[in-house]
Amino acid sequence: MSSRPADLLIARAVRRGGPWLAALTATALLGAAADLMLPAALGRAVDAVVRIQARDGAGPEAGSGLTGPLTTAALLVALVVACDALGVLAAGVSGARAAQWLRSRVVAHTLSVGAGMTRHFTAGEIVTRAGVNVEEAGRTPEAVVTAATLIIPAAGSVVALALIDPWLAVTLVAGLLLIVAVLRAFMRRTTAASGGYQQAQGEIAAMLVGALAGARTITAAGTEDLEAARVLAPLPRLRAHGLALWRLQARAGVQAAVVIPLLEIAVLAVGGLRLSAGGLTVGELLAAARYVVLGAGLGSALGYAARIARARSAALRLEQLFAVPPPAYGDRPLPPGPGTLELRDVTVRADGVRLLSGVSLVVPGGTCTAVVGRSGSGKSSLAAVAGRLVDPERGTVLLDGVPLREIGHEPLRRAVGYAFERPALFGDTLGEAVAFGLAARDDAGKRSEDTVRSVDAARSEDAVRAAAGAARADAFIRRLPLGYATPAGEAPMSGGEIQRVGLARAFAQAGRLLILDDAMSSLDTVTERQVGRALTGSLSDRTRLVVAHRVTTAAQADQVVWLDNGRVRATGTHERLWDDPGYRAVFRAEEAS
Ligand SMILES: Nc1ncnc2c1ncn2[C@@H]1O[C@H](COP(=O)(O)OP(=O)(O)OP(=O)(O)O)[C@@H](O)[C@H]1O
Repeated sequence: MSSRPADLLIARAVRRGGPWLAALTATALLGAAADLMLPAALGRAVDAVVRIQARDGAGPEAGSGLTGPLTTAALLVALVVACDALGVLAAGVSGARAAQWLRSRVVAHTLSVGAGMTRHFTAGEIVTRAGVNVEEAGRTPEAVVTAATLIIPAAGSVVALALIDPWLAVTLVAGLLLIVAVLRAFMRRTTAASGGYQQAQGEIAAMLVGALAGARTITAAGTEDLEAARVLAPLPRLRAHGLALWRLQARAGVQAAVVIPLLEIAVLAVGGLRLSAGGLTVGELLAAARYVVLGAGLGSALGYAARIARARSAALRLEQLFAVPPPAYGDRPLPPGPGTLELRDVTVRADGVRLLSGVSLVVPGGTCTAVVGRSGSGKSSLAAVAGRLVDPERGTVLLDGVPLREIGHEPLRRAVGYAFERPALFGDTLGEAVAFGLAARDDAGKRSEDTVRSVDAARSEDAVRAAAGAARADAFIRRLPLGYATPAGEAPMSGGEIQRVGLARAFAQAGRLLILDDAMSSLDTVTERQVGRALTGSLSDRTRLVVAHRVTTAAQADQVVWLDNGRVRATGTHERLWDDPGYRAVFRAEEAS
């Protein structure tokens, strides 16, 4: 990936500093200008002293002749100090604003891409980029502004020396060219080494997140040490990149430490020669000595160059996240309809693997279709493409005749409700977890006048409880001391109870299409039968697509789609398909597993 998008991202982040960036730039410029004027003021004060000594000795008028130059110098010192203090504040605030902007963009983008993002990056990688790398990229404003303003004293010193004596300026320019060459090489190498360091950091975080997800398995297997070694496997690479960074810094530091005093000595030597030849005054030599120190201060840009280099490689890693496009939604509303789902010659591919091949089927509005097939046959892939959690590579999915790609984000997400095998519960309380996703919605997702589910009603406690009742979650939630107000993270729930809350959320949410992807696998058979009755009873006004492993679920459905190796092997009622030994074998395999 070229570093240009990363540089553009940094430029946009830096601009987020707004007035604080302006304040940072103003204080840096003003401070640099005051720094630049200070040697001349001090030089004038020294020349005034020399003049007075030569003419009058230390008489009473000596003080009055010195007042002007000394006052100027004192004011300039005060200005430098004030600029430094305000500069620190402005740098902090503009950096924080840049980081805040970058972080909001990363988080919003990651969530808008959704599950697609985790196909490209692990959770640990994303978290490292949204945390550490955002901070690194956010430190750019101060580094860029301060490094840029170091050019002012350098250029100003050249001009000032040229005014004092052109030979002094020529000597300084030669030294500065050397310093710039050192800085450029340092910046290039540091950017590369920082990228490697950040990559290794991300890998460690990614593996730690993975290990935490399987913490119970690790404890049960007693492989904690082994796992720690696996998580820390990139450590030698991290160390190598870290050492490379320090070596680069040390080498550039040594180069600067040699070049800068040599440059100062060279300018002073030339100045001394010019003084003895009568081409300079003592005050001018003093001013020249100060100017060369100021000009050579460009060497201190090293620290800022390192920061900019780290920020560039961090921004490059953020750009890689932004390069994953979010799904594009259309702007068509959904016309009223019964919720008929149709797949036309749908092929789904992920990471080069074909998950579904030429699948065509129709689920008539208000009916229930069970999707069965052996493990790995493509059931979850079919469930995902049916509600546009993924897009097909080929073919079209339509809801009430409208291709899913053309439907707007809001109407689509209002129309389709999903429940999964391992639901994630969002919201502060169990009540909110069931109502999750309803708050921002209006009632445009209705299917017809007589089945209007106004969101006000859906949002109401009654609707949440009705959904929880259908999912057989209401009773166990109400038994908890705080009932629906129980904090979701603290509720002691079994796998089956969590699934029931997930089902309740889907029931409350689905406007016209309800997709259950293995969402009842942890329910006992009695509870599953009860939820099954709700699916064919109170929820029968919605179209239902149910990934099923149990015979009872398939038997309750209006039709069954039998998948085999990503293709539809047969469609029909459970009774008709049951005659096929291959179909019966699907359930035997499930029971055996
Ligand atoms: N992102 C992916 N990249 C590559 N292969 C994938 C991806 N997602 C799924 N697969 C593979 O595609 C096949 C179908 O997966 P899918 O999850 O749809 O099957 P399934 O019928 O739901 O299985 P199960 O009943 O075990 O949940 C599997 O072989 C799976 O390994």
